[in-house]
Amino acid sequence: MTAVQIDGKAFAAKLREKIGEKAAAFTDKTGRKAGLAVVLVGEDPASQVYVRSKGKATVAAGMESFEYRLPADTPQDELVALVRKLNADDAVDGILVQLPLPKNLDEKAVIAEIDPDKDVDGITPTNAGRLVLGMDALVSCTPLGCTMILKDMLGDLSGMDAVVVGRSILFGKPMAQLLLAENCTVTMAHSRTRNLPEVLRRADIVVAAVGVPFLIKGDWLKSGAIVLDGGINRLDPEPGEEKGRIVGDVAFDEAVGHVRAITPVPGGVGATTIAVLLRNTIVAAYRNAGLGDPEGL
Ligand SMILES: Nc1nc(=O)c2c([nH]1)NC[C@@H]1CN(c3ccc(C(=O)N[C@@H](CCC(=O)O)C(=O)O)cc3)C=[N+]21
Repeated sequence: MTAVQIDGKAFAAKLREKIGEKAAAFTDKTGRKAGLAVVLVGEDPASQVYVRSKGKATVAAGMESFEYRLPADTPQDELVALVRKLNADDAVDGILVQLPLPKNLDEKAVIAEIDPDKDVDGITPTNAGRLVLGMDALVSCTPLGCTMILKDMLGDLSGMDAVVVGRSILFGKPMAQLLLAENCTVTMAHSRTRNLPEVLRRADIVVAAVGVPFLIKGDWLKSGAIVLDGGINRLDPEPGEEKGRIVGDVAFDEAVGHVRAITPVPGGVGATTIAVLLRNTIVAAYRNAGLGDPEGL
């Protein structure tokens, strides 16, 4: 059996169409465009991949994009002052501070400054709490995109065995909560997990984001598993390449032969992240303007 390759780009294109309609309706109702502010400090490689395409997609959806690129040695108080300015700015509906921040900055303290109702990454303590408690939360984009893909493909996820590999605040933790809310039996695996192959072999759903290229081998996955690969790893350049290839956490070529479905990298879950970010921005904009939730997103 050869797996279905889940097309993240096509999924994102469908979502972006709906978002474009909601963004236009928002402008009609309020007389302004929904706005997304992105803050990038320093030069993390995964973040560079992200920023490249994000500004363009925001404008294409009929929203406004505000970009702040700060040097790696930006002092804490300067970054906090910027976040507070964006919190107070009525043209800004969503704020995204790219992670990880350079080591000299206190990441948790910066995150805690973001207005939870503009926190389109769902990383503030308030949104993390809302998610766990089953309240209306803004939720991290890649896990939300993964959940949308799974529900689109499978409908009901009740009772399925899901293994999440990685426990980051942007991916693993919210991913596990979302799967739990969909009634999966969730196992969280991470760098200290003993015998990862054995843990993975029982999984109907595998979701990975650990940042280790090809960590998960094909024969660790049961045939029939659905595999969502959130890894974004840049390999060293091969001779003749200028930049190394971007690859995931799963040994795709091995896995594709016997799982039921798998997302490629690139073109898989990463390709949905930006569309979900725009979705979160529009949701935040509607809620904060007192318009309620936009329907159908
Ligand atoms: N606060 C915060 N939130 C994030 O969501 C966040 C972050 N920080 N820091 C960096 C990582 C990385 N990330 C990506 C999102 C989309 C693509 C993406 O568009 N990928 C496409 C294109 C890849 C390419 O251009 O080769 C794909 O996978 O097909 C990549 C990477 C979000 N991140």
